Amino acid sequence: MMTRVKICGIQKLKHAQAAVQAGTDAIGFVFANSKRQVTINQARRIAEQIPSHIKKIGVFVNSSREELETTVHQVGLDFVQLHGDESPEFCENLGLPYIKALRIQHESDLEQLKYYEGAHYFLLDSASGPHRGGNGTTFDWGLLKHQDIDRQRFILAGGLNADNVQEAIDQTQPTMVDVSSGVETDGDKDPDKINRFIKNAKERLTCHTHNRM
Ligand SMILES: O=C(O)c1ccccc1N[C@@H]1O[C@H](COP(=O)(O)O)[C@@H](O)[C@H]1O
Repeated sequence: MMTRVKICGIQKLKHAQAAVQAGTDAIGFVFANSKRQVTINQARRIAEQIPSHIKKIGVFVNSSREELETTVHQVGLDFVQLHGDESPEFCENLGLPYIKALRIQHESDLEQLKYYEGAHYFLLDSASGPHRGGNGTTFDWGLLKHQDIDRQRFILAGGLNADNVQEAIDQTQPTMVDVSSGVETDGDKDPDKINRFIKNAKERLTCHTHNRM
């Protein structure tokens, strides 16, 4: 089936609409401290104008359970994407569908996966860069080559763009690819880059027979 796409760091309705028009499967709002941060009201105003089959995902770093619950309910999020030091117990006790982001630098970093068995998806991102995500840096995809990874739950992120996304999919076989920096120009989302990214990603098939999202 076709690889799914998430366009993350959406701050303007016109960019969400451009992503939907280009065929995105999901959009992401960053609630964590970031140059892409949105308020609950901003995100809700965008989310309510986007078709319900497009998944709305909120990105957080070490937020409290109360903050996560409030944001999910007020914006109408389908998933929370957790980029901080949230423990497996914290994630499980949330009672919310969650995506756990893990930062990958060495093969041993993949051992964390076994602690997040309850995750709807796990997102593998680069560990380099000053922030907990959205750094525009890749990690060594070769680290995943001989790993027994549940590809139906695997989202690839970190430094993806229209020029490297096909190679990234071919090497790692994710169910979804997630991009933020790689579809921006001068710090703002760029509809042409969004289009190219989605077109290129969707030209690549993955071997999965079904998808959980
Ligand atoms: O995008 C951000 O600003 C951000 C801030 C804090 C945590 C995660 C963030 N974004 C996520 O980071 C990865 C990689 O992004 P990039 O394509 O390398 O810029 C992606 O999952 C974003 O959703």
